[in-house]
Amino acid sequence: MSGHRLGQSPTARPGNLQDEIHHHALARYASLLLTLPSSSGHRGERPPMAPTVEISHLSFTYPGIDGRPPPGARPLIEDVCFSLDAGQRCLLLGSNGAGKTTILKILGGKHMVDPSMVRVMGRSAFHDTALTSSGDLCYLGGEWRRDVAFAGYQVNIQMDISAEKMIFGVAGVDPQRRDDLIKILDIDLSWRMHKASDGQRRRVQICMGLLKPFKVLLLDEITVDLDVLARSNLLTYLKKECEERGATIIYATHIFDGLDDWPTHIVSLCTVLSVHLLA
Ligand SMILES: Nc1ncnc2c1ncn2[C@@H]1O[C@H](COP(=O)(O)OP(=O)(O)OP(=O)(O)O)[C@@H](O)[C@H]1O
Repeated sequence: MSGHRLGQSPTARPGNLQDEIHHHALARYASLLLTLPSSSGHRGERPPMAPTVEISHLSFTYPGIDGRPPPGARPLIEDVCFSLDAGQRCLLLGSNGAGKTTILKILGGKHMVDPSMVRVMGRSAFHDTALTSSGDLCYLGGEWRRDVAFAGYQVNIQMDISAEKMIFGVAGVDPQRRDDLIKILDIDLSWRMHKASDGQRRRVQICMGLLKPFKVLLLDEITVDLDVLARSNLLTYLKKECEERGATIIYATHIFDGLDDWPTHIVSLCTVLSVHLLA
């Protein structure tokens, strides 16, 4: 990861309970992760020269009703810079409203910014939709209660349809990868989606999102409904994807259990403090 300056969240104030929790989490990782070997990444090899994710002096303000930033509005994200290479796994931390989802959505091509500020595999995800439609860039999160977004398609995940139909309905998938994911996520293919629990539905969503071997994965707090075992299996699987295939993952979360040896990098949006690991 290269140098980074992170914008101060408008919601981050001294004494704020969320920030205190966040600082505890950072302290925990700072002491723990700095002891990790510096070669962590793509099978211990040096990562390729070009970063897979590059954020360079990113500033962003949500537009008002006229489509322009309200006059005088302070940017939600201000002059953020960081980059990640193949094989790296980054935790994106910050209190509620700090801008984690916004950054992931910008990276995922859902909000337009100047292409020079955000590059994924050297391309602008907003302008180059082939990045997401090919499955190379995958965003998982957000509106899962309504839809599963997969390779450009939106599928309603609360219809009266079986998990099997949903998962096997995705064409061009490696059957071994599909079987592995079904096993890791402990999915019962006979589940009917309109009757499934939140956690069961979430497993199907994650499975569908991971069917194609992504190169960059953006996870927006998607493990929140999973039980401890499913979450642990998933995190192990994702770590392997980075180590064996050189995938890059950015994972925004408030849940730190089981993450002790997972990330190679941490980005904190809560305060100007940031932790730079294993670069
Ligand atoms: N479409 C939008 N238009 C205007 N403001 C928005 C929009 N989406 C989010 N915001 C605002 O941007 C700020 C950051 O939101 P964001 O969802 O990125 O935070 P977050 O760090 O992911 O929070 P959380 O931890 O609660 O998920 C919030 O104040 C939110 O109200």
